[in-house]
Amino acid sequence: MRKIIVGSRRSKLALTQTNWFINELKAAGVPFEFEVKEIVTKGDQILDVQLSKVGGKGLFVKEIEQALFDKEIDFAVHSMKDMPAVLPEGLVIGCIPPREDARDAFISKGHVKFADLPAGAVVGTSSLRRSAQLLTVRPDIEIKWIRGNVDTRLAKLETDEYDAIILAAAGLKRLGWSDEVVTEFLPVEDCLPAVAQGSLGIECRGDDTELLAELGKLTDSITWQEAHAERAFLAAMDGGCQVPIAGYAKSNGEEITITGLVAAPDASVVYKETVVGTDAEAIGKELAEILTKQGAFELIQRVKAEQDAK
Ligand SMILES: NCc1[nH]cc(CCC(=O)O)c1CC(=O)O
Repeated sequence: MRKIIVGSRRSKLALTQTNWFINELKAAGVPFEFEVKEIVTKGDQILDVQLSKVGGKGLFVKEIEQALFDKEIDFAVHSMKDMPAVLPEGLVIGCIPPREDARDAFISKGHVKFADLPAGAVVGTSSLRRSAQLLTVRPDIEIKWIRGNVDTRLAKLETDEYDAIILAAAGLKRLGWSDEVVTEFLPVEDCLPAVAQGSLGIECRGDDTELLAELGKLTDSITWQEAHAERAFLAAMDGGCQVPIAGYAKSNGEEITITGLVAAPDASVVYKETVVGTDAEAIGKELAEILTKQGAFELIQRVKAEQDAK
């Protein structure tokens, strides 16, 4: 029986997701054995700097992709929102399992709702996308950068530094945190999720047909459509994590509705549009074209240039 080596980042979330997926494969009766190999990525080593300042696409995936090319590993389970919009030649997404909750979770001291936060309340996030959208609704709050994995951030909320934090619901749920830690799940209308948030992407070599045949069986077609629409949008906008950009698609199996958002970091400008269609790639691109015409692409280039100059 072929032994499949599965590459994973070392974080608790990465290992949990990796083991979850391996168990799904086992439950589906695939004819392989599995071994997990931990890989340390650049993103894991940079803990004290704001990610948007580090820049560079795929901070969490580069070393893993090299290990795939070198055949040290056979596949890797990524949070799809951490994956660059375009994969290197030779690697493919061999499976997209069913999506977890795509929303952002708001967690505050004493479970004070977001709308009820007092002026000047400090909200911890390291995401420009989240901060720009929160500031749109509540320009009177203060955003303070926070880094570290889910457990670290929840621990930081206990200190005096923060009144609330925002985390992806998917990460919390996969790690087994009960909904009780969450004060409220922010509706996608108020805080549009990151492209592919809540989705996993299984990356492998494009020529590993034996593995691809098995992985493909676990793909969820609805999630596949949503992820492809969102990623087509991101690719066309030339986004990345230096700029507030969000994209969220919902498919009913036939029709896909996608909403995209591009904003200035201080939320002084916000572009947001919705497109409906049946072809995932096409509507992602169409959405990008509409926002580009309004000035969103220019805004992205300007914000990136400003970030790079810092
Ligand atoms: N940015 C890091 C990251 N990458 C994926 C998740 C959570 C799981 C997911 O969105 O699929 C997180 C944590 C977070 O944003 O709170």
